[in-house]
Amino acid sequence: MTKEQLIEQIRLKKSFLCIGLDVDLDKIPEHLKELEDPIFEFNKQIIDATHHLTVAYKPNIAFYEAYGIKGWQSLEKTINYLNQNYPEIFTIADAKRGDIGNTSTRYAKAYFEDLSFDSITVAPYMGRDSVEPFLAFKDKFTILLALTSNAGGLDFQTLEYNDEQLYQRVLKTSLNYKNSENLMYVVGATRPEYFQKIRKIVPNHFLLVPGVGAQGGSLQDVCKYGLTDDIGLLVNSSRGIIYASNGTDFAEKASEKSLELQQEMKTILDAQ
Ligand SMILES: O=C(O)c1cc(=O)[nH]c(=O)n1[C@@H]1O[C@H](COP(=O)(O)O)[C@@H](O)[C@H]1O
Repeated sequence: MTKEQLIEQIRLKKSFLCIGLDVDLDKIPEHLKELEDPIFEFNKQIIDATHHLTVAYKPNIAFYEAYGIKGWQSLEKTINYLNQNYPEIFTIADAKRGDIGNTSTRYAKAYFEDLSFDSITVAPYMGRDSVEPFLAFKDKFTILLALTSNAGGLDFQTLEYNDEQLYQRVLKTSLNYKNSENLMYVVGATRPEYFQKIRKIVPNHFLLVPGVGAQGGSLQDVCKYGLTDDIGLLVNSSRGIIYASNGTDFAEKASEKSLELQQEMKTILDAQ
């Protein structure tokens, strides 16, 4: 998918919502557990009930890897279901990969070619040659961790060196990577006070913003400085949407939670 196609979807749906498919068998409704592939069934029903309100889905790979081969099959069925039925939706493999060059190339092939995701999250710690193999793929996006939402994000990411914090260095340095137009960045919704500084360095790149809902981040605060003329934001909520109910009405309740966020987004976009 191209950036222009993503922006078109956002304008059409008046939504920059990303729904996180972080599926935990201990949290899904009992009636699904008797089925052959409860994770896929759960995802399928969530997707069918919410696809008109969201522009992206983000399966977090850890939640699939945790169930071995079965989990991997559920992931494959989920991405195939999305690509076949809702090709306009932007898909994110939240895998937080990154390794020496030839290994990164294999990760990129796994997620961009074999599984056909539109994007993947990548850790920047190993530098240029660990990121550029992902950037080499046309119309695919590499979402680099910049300033994460978790408490430990501040252990390293805000360390200062030569009047610059590490996350700022990550943003600036990565802009010099080959095919840097294929970059997006992760910035936590729990860090609204940093968005103005971040936008000074990356005024146009998309930011993937997790941390609203269960982690307490505010959509209004994120949009104040994060929103650009081309929107530039994908705001993720996982648990806050997919576990709104663990009864037979789980998909309906997920849709209600998504609608609440979409309506808030619509108001923000209409006022732009
Ligand atoms: O890369 C991510 O998506 C990510 C980065 C970050 O800084 N914080 C963060 O929470 N995430 C992911 O975003 C999702 C947040 O889930 P909820 O807190 O349930 O909405 C999880 O899949 C996290 O792994």
